[in-house]
Amino acid sequence: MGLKVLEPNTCIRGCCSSQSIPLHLPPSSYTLLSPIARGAESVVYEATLDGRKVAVKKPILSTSEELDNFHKELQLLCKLDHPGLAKFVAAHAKPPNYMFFFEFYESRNLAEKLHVEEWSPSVDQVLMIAAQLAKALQYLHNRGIVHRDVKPANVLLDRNLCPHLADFGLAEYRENLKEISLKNWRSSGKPTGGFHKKNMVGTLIYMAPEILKKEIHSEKSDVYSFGISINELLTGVVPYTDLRAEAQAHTVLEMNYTEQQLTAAVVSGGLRPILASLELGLPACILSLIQRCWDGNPHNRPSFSDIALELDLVLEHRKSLKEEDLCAGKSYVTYDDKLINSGNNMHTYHESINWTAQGEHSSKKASHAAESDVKLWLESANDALTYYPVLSWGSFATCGRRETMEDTHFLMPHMYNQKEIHMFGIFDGHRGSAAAEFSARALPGFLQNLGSTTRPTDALLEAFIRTDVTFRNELDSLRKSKRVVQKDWHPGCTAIAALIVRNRLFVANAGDCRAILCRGGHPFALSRVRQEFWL
Ligand SMILES: Nc1ncnc2c1ncn2[C@@H]1O[C@H](COP(=O)(O)OP(=O)(O)OP(=O)(O)O)[C@@H](O)[C@H]1O
Ligand SMILES: [Mn+2]
Repeated sequence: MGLKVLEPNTCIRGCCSSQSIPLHLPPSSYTLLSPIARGAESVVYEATLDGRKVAVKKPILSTSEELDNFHKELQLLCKLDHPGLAKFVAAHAKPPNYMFFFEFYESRNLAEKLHVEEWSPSVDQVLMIAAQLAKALQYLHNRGIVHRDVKPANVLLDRNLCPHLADFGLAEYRENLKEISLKNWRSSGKPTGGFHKKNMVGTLIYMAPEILKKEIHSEKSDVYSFGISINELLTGVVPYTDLRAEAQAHTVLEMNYTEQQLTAAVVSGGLRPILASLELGLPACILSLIQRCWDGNPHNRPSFSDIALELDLVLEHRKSLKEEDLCAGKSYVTYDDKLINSGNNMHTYHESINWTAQGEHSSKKASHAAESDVKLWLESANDALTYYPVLSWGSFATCGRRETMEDTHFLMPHMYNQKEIHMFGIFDGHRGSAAAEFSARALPGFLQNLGSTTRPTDALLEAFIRTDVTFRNELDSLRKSKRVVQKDWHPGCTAIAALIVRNRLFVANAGDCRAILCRGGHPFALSRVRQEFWL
């Protein structure tokens, strides 16, 4: 903005300096107008600087520690320059006035925008804000800086509603965090100083469990707060309330929970705000992203470079959809599938589960008989017929108009080394290929286990049921441990299996997979459809 830098451009102590940002200003260059916010530690004014509208943050400095903090914040601000951060334009770092000058952001902070103005951003606006903030935080983290106060009230919106992260009052270099956390939590066991003043009321709801447990902050604590904030942006609901009350009423003290109860529930009970709903037309991967961000274990949270990458992919995809003028609602699902399958460059979007191996493992685990006894079926087979089939087999699969193949099959001629026993199966996957992949291995495994005790018909029935039950159990435990994203919570499949024991053919099916026998050019249906038995 063409401000003159007066030499020497340092603070009074000489510890802060900058090439381009003036650190002391002639009194005639600025005028403080009305206060816009009074925080615990500072007053923010609307002001003019060389005729231009700015925001001035004037910290309340009553102790030498607070003065030290001013210099610390100033040193930090001099080093930062990113479009996603509130732009620091000047400072006055000499007594009696200590002030930070920032570009003025006219569309309020995000908390006021949401809860006072009751702004409902579109999905694209949320994605844009999330992506921009993630990049700003990625920038900070890359420089070893942890913000420690990420929340909607510290996100300022410009006239285009682009976000700018503000308030570096609590920011720290990663390497100092241990010492600072210890200092803060020492003595009474309560945080002291600015940290206490600033955090124990309004910000508690954005604090990661490790901070509430008085463990050490890390950059992953910012990821947690980011997840909570983005969910708030999507739902329009202040965390842990279902009210859209006035902005000032948003403290934990005014909620049903006391501070202690809330802390305990977040830390031990895994309590989180109510997740935004898919009905908003959101891409499902955003919900999974939020959940990963607020995971109780900091190690499971993604980094901001992962987050920025994922959000950019989502935005890019939505842009291309718009260009293609496709129905957006329909396409989200396709997008998520793509995201899951595009393993390259993408950091684990969700743990990739090898359902085929899982199916094999589950059926083996259930096996008690060391050796297959399916040959018992041959002993009980009726040999009165002298017909012996000559077998040939093959397979062809196509996924039709789908982007990914969800069907599987198996061919097991001479099953388990029995010359006269053969088995074939087809599984038509629904809502993903998980159930089909699992069943293609589990079903023949279970069938083999049943060979010694059960007739082929009963064994088939029982193997279908065991496959179904085992898959459901596996899926349940994965859901509980959040290892599958919500979108993948309901996979299923229909199935058909043909078992040939010497000269007899047994066919079993679940759902609408069909087997047709062709005799003399005529089709004979070997399966019936009972819809209620579909997986
Ligand atoms: N550059 C700016 N443009 C417009 N408004 C601003 C600007 N900077 C701050 N504000 C307003 O002042 C409020 C407080 O600013 P900031 O968070 O930097 O100060 P603080 O004293 O640390 O506040 P708190 O203690 O409440 O977190 C912001 O929420 C915003 O409403
Ligand atoms: Mn603030």
